[in-house]
Amino acid sequence: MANLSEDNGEETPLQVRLNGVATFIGMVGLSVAGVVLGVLAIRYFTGHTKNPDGTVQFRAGTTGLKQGFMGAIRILTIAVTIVVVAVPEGLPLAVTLTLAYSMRKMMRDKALVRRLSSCETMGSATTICSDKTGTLTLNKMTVVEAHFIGTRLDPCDDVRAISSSSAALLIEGIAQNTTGTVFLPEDGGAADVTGSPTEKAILSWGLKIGMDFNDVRSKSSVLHVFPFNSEKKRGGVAVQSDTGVHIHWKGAAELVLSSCKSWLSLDGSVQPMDAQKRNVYKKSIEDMAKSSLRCVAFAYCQCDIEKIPKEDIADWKLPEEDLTLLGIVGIKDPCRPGVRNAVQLCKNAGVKVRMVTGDNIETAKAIALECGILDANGVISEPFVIEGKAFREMSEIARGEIADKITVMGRSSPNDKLLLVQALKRKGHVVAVTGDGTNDAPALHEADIGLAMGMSGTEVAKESSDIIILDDDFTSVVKVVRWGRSVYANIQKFIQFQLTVNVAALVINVIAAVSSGDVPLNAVELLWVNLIMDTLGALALATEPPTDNLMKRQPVGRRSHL
Ligand SMILES: Nc1ncnc2c1ncn2[C@@H]1O[C@H](COP(=O)(O)OP(=O)(O)OP(=O)(O)O)[C@@H](O)[C@H]1O
Ligand SMILES: [Ca+2]
Repeated sequence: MANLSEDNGEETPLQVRLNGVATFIGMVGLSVAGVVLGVLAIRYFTGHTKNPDGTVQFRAGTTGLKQGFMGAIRILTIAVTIVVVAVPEGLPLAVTLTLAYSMRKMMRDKALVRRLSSCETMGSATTICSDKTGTLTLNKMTVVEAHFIGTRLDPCDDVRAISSSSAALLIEGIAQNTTGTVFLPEDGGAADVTGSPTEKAILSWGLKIGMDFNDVRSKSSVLHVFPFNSEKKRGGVAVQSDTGVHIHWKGAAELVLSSCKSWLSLDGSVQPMDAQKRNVYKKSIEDMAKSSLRCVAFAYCQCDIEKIPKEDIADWKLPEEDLTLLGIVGIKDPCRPGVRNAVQLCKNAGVKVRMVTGDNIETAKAIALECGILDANGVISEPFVIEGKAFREMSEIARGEIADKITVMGRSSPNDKLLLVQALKRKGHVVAVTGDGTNDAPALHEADIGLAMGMSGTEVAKESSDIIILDDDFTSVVKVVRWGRSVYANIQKFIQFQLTVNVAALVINVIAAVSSGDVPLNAVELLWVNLIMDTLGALALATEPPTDNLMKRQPVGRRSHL
């Protein structure tokens, strides 16, 4: 959290541009007013300004002080009016109107805008860093493969080959080491499984291999829990039963595998993990990941009762090395239909989509290929595809150099997402980030536009976001880009319109002032023109709906001018 840049009321790209425009117009208005003031004053005081009846207005020596003063005031009024006409007072009105209008319309496209100006910022986005689970995929997970002792269970819920003692250990791990629950209706209907999608998939699989959730949970008692977190990518629990104390771990397969020193064989005996066996497991993880499965491994170890702290059990650090591998499951999470098209739309619009996920790099690659983020014919190697760890360990300069190229980042920790966003911003990108988990909050906060998922998103993620995507779909993210661009285009049109009117009014006034010493439209008339043009113009131009053409242009980014 210390790395987060402070919220210092940073201005959006639009605000910066509008400030520029306003200053420019103000300067032009002021100088024109100055010129007119000068010309009129010189003409007046040198006796070149005449009344309609042909008499000279000001004659040095003859004209009274009061009359001269009134003449000067009249000239000043004209100059001030010119400034008023030049300044586009309607601009804030137009901006707010168009933002508010599109915000209402965006609700229909399943995007809830929390910060008004973010609509427009999204229009200038040059890159979208999306997480995978739930945004690009459906977040509907099922276990489709299971590997034990390097052999694949076929079908994945057929555990007849496994001895009952091994199966019992696995089932204990599934039932106790979970944040989900299983509710069995009394009338014997289908079991109701709750929890995060990953947990649900694993529990449902557990039921299929014969787990009796309540029975298993009543047989042992939980001593201590280490909840799953995205940093460590594993969760553990210590349970005590008649057979002693077991520490169960469940988490990212290759990480859990690397802390295993042995494996549980089919007959229930513990065998040391030699290099060959390790490679067999590694190979099966790789194969599953390559077919876009999320891999979760189960491991456990025995713990001596004496080693358990009597007091301060809350601070107990569960032993996490020297584990015995129980098995690995592969969980399928299909791509959302329509994501491929949405990604293509972004590509056409010059917005680069990047995937930053906590999942295995191979899984990430497979999904990225499936939804078109990676091109099958393109280069699929570092630095385009990178692991969070490799990125994290680089120097800040090196990170900045490769940030632009990174298309897929796998096994990223929450902080890696943040580092990537910061690096991209430094490169001048306008960065949009999508995320659902608490782990995404820092990146959501840091991004120019944070998009949180409405259904699967946690409160923390939503709190840190600017826009909430109500249906969690990447397609809606692209619609937000479309609306953002329309806001930008509408503001552009309004400024164009204003400038035409203002420049015309200014030019006429200057020419008239120089040639005749008077202006054709007096102060009140000018203000009327201003009032009607500004408000009605704003109303008309602010409510223009987006067109498809908007998505064929390149993004405007942070630096280009209005
Ligand atoms: N409940 C869980 N228990 C154990 N391991 C899990 C659990 N959920 C996820 N994992 C493991 O952690 C990895 C991903 O963790 P993480 O939470 O960082 O990513 P994510 O937020 O789910 O993915 P994404 O960033 O794409 O949305 C998975 O690959 C999986 O192996
Ligand atoms: Ca996530």
